[in-house]
Amino acid sequence: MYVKICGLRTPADVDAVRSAGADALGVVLSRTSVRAVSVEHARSLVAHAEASLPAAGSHSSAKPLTTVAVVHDLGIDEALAAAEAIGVDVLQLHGYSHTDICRAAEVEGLEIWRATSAQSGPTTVGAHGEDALLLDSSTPGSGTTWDLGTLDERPTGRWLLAGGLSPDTVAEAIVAARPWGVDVSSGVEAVRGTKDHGLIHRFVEAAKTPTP
Ligand SMILES: O=C(O)c1ccccc1NCC(=O)[C@H](O)[C@H](O)COP(=O)(O)O
Repeated sequence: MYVKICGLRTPADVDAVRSAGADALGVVLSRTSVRAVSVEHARSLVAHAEASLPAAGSHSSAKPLTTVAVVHDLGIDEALAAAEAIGVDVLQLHGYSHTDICRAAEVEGLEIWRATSAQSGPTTVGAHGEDALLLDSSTPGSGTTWDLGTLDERPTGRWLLAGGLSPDTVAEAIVAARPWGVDVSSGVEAVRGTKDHGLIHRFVEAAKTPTP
């Protein structure tokens, strides 16, 4: 199971995500988010993620973390410029138009993840040319759960389940939804906006433990 931990703000958060064995980290550029970081700060976190990899030839099993910039209230040009300046692998777009997503998808060397809710849709992977789909609650980053039963059809392919997941609920959610990956923010925070490293470890372990 592919696991993304979103809303990181410190180098120690990056270290916790890596040591827990997650696959991807997210930095939030939204102006209104409690987890918002500047482009410069996001760049330093991504640089830290890259620098903390073991040297080539070492016997460590640490793997590169996929880095994701999350945007929802920047214009598409600003979002693309930020992704390039930070040097992320993925741009995660919340609430962008079909036209904006198609445009972003044409940028070489940058993956696009389209975030949407069951109500907003479309819930098919690649419907707007994106590389992956993130199905979330209608209030991203709020820790709100949503009912899988509201989906007309469960997506197939590269799609991530998000919205109110926690170390205690993620295994059951995986069994119910059978996503390609999971994404969490609030559920690995003891204080809103501040990551709890113990909860990150518990979440990754629960998500990656094989389920029947
Ligand atoms: O995290 C935020 O504050 C945020 C703000 C605006 C747009 C997106 C945001 N987060 C996107 C994510 O990828 C979250 O991890 C995802 O929405 C799940 O959040 P949560 O329900 O808190 O686990």
